[in-house]
Amino acid sequence: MHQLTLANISKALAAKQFSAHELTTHLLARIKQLDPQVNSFITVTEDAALQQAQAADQLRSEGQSSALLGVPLAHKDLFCTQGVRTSCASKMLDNFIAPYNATVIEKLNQAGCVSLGKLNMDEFAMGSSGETSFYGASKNPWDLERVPGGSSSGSAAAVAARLVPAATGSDSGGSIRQPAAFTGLTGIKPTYGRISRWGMTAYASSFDQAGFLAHNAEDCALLLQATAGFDERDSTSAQQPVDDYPAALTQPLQGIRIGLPKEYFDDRLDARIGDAVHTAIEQLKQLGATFVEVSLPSLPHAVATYYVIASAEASTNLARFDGVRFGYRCEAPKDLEDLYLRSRNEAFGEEVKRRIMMGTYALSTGYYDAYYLKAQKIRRLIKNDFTNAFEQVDLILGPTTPNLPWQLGAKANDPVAAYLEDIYTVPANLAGIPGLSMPAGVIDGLPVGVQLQAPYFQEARLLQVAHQFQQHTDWHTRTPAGF
Ligand SMILES: NC(=O)C[C@H](N)C(=O)O
Repeated sequence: MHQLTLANISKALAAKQFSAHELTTHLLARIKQLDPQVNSFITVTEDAALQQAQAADQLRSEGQSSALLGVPLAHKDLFCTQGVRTSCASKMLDNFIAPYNATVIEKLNQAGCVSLGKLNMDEFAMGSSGETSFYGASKNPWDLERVPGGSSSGSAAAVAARLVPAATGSDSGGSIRQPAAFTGLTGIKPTYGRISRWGMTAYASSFDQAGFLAHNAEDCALLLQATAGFDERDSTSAQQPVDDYPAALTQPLQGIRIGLPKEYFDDRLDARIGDAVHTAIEQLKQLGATFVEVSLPSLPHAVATYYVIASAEASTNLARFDGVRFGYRCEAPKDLEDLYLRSRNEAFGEEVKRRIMMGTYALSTGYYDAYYLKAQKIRRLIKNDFTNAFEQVDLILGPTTPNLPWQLGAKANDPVAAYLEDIYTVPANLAGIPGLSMPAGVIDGLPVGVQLQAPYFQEARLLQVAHQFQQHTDWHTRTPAGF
């Protein structure tokens, strides 16, 4: 049962091959048995999951049959879940029980999904390895000594280890696509504003976007269908009509023009990953796609631009954690200032503090023009690069990451080295366009991801190309040994 995709689980539930309760019981047992190896869950909501499963079975027995009814999922621990701890993998929120559901959670609940619990992540989504979590690093099921990527580290590890068929994630600078690439999954980051951010803990508000990690494009399409759309509680959510994503999957690729940004294929890229990307290009050509070279000339500035703006936004967003209103409060404060200082100092991890300091510096008088304002101008140039490229092509393709998953601890003392790993993923967030990573190879036993990027609100295109690719390849069906 744990090897099935979400779409196949849906069919099996409809055909009464097993019940949602049986499936949930099976996955909860796997979590107990195997999660100690990968550390993907922060909280397992066993009783609530079994109740949701029973309720879904009851509805199916009464004739209801919507696609996600009784399908198990788990959620990145930054989505507010009513009555359940929502920690953001921080000591700051270790004791925080959310009083309401995020819109994403609400919509998935309404669709009948069963939630198995909350997943590990980098603290407040700041990281590319999962190692900044207060609850310890998640491990990559393909090699337990390597990182699964981040910040949706637990989402990636849990789905790759077949503990849950799919999971929610969030992506501000690559947090869905990079861990999907590192663990052999398909991960979609929709257009900024496609899915409501309401109830998703804010890190860098002009970048944050919810999305999914699953085994294939079809499963991502089902989840996106259930969650995309305008939400009056998120003023940045888009009014744009929602496409029929599952219907788009079956469209052939004839006539699709795909751009290869020349800046994505330089000596930063591990040549073996470059080879895997070129093999994928050949396969897509056989399916009818044509390829041309395009240019994203501002790419060399993307990482610096992203980290200045994201840290600036983080420094203001995280000001709300003051020891008074949310979460951790230090023991016996002397006065109000001591309460603020010690609560924040004792409860935030090193990377979170680093970003708060970088962001505060970039926003302060005298430095604002040199850093924040300049970064905003470069952000516009990066957006313009994509606009120009999309005048020539329908999609852009390249590697998701420059390197394979690294050894746990290898970049722990070198934050800039970790930031540079985000080179291919941050541009989509800077521009706000959608991106998807799909598995396209295995090197030395480690998965490789290929990234597709599309113009605003063209998630259907991304899913179509990935689905057609997956009809002719089997990288997405591989399972790491031991799981
Ligand atoms: N949150 C993300 O999308 C991950 C990115 N590496 C960051 O630390 O900001």
